[in-house]
Amino acid sequence: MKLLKDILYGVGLNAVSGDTNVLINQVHFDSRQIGMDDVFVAIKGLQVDGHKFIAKAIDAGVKAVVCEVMPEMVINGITYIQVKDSQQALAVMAANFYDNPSKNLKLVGVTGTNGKTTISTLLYNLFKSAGYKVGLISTIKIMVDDKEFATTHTTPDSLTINKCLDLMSQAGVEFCFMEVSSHGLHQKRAEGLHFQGAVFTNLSHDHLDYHKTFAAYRDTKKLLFDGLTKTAFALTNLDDKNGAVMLQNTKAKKLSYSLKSMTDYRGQILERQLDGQLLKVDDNELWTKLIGDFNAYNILAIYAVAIELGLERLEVLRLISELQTVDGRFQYFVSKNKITAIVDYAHTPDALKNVLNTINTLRTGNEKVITVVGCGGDRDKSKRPVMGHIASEMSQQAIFTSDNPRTEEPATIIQEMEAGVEPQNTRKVLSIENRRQAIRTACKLAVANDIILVAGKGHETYQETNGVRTEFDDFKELKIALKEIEG
Ligand SMILES: CC(=O)N[C@H]1[C@@H](OP(=O)(O)OP(=O)(O)OC[C@H]2O[C@@H](n3ccc(=O)[nH]c3=O)[C@H](O)[C@@H]2O)O[C@H](CO)[C@@H](O)[C@@H]1O[C@H](C)C(=O)N[C@@H](C)C(=O)N[C@H](CCC(=O)O)C(=O)O
Ligand SMILES: Nc1ncnc2c1ncn2[C@@H]1O[C@H](COP(=O)(O)OP(=O)(O)OP(=O)(O)O)[C@@H](O)[C@H]1O
Ligand SMILES: N[C@H](CCC[C@H](N)C(=O)O)C(=O)O
Ligand SMILES: [Mg+2]
Repeated sequence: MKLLKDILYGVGLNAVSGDTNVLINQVHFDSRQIGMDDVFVAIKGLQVDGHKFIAKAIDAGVKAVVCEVMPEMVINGITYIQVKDSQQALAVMAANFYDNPSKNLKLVGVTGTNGKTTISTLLYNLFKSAGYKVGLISTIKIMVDDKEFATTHTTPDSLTINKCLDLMSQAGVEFCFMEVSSHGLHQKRAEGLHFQGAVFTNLSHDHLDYHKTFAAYRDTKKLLFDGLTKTAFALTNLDDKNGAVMLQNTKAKKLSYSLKSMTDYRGQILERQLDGQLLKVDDNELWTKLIGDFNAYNILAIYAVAIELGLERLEVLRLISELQTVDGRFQYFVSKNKITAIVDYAHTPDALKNVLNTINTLRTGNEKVITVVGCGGDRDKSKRPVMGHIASEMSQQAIFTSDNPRTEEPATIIQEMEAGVEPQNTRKVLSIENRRQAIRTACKLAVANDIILVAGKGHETYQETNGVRTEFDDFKELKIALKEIEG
């Protein structure tokens, strides 16, 4: 239990009706989870207005309500707090409620269109193997040192973030690596957190359904850097054309990494193979199992963060060379029939292009690249023709299929992907709605030395249709289908 006035510390209050000197059990923003003596924060959402549920929350026993619009009738004994921005208020209240846990550990946020999970997860693994207690908040999972928790978002709501940071703090965690998505920043899920550092990976086409313009998307990412204090570090990828923009208004120590120009952290690719690549980082050579130019960037970012957080250079290089790939990120195996099967979470045009580029640079002869790919439903529609174009242009065979249709018609999504295929590439495209059938067809079409890329779902273990998630795992499907062919 905590006093409401302490929970509200630092929240800009427009108006107060009632007593703030009351004990509160828990902070909530969802009337379906509310209990006795809680405070309910009403948020205007995209689907519904949380203010509609104030009466329901009061019926359920809340002591206080935080809202942007005061109800016409106030009830005696209930405290009403009017704020300008409920999402922001929620984030500050969440941090206060859990005693600002982000101050008890070194928190590093990673933002950008692609690479957040890879960098955060690898940093978690690296610091674990260096012997530290570490936390992770990522698309795949939340880790409180060795304890794993399931997650629903890349960047969870501010209450969940602070609750997890509190658990980490209690467990003696020293470092936490966290993905900070553009939705998370826009919805102020990470507001009020004390970041020791922030990393920008890259910016390319995604989520324009939500942010509307590319400039708005970029400026949202930049908020992470704008909010840093001068004791933090701000690390950016200078080879991305928006990299320098991120550092424009930050008070933090400005740092950059690049494969192309002289920067604080500079790398070079010396050798590329299917099972790894040789990099030059500073003046040292470094072998990594992670392949692709995009992973060379990820490795440089990891190296820079580890050094900025106080680890010793040579030790960092040694630990990086031992890092394994992240689930669903260029995860591959070679079948008995010598077919290489790759699963990758590429679900943006840029990621798909990068992965196919990497595969194409590794081709040694006439082997076919067969790409199985779909686009998510209820997500940015404008990326569909672009991804259709890339898959058909950069592979010898493309199979368009479903990837979490959600509430949309799978056939319509596929048609939108087909619209991006150039006339000369149409003969290379097959459309098979059922993802299992699509993967099986790819396996049947493959012969020795061919490469199958199944893109878009990576680590996901489900296919979501109309709110129902059915078990589905690209990697397992490939294993089964290729085994069947082996006979
Ligand atoms: C588009 C988006 O981000 N939506 C998020 C948003 O939902 P919303 O605005 O639709 O909320 P709403 O349903 O209108 O409800 C408004 C308010 O009323 C409350 N409510 C609602 C119903 C009720 O009975 N009682 C009640 O109190 C809700 O709890 C909420 O506070 O606020 C919700 C609560 O925090 C989020 O769960 C929800 O994430 C949805 C599920 C989602 O799919 N988000 C994705 C797009 C997302 O955030 N993705 C990024 C990663 C993107 C990337 O790859 O870069 C992420 O960080 O995960
Ligand atoms: N630094 C990078 N630059 C470009 N593409 C990358 C980079 N790192 C990974 N990728 C590609 O993007 C895909 C997604 O990578 P990852 O999961 O690390 O990104 P993310 O930013 O966490 O994505 P999400 O927005 O879904 O959380 C990978 O499977 C790979 O194809
Ligand atoms: N974080 C991304 C993941 C997309 C993964 C893809 N498999 C899909 O379902 O569209 C999103 O929620 O937009
Ligand atoms: Mg992620």
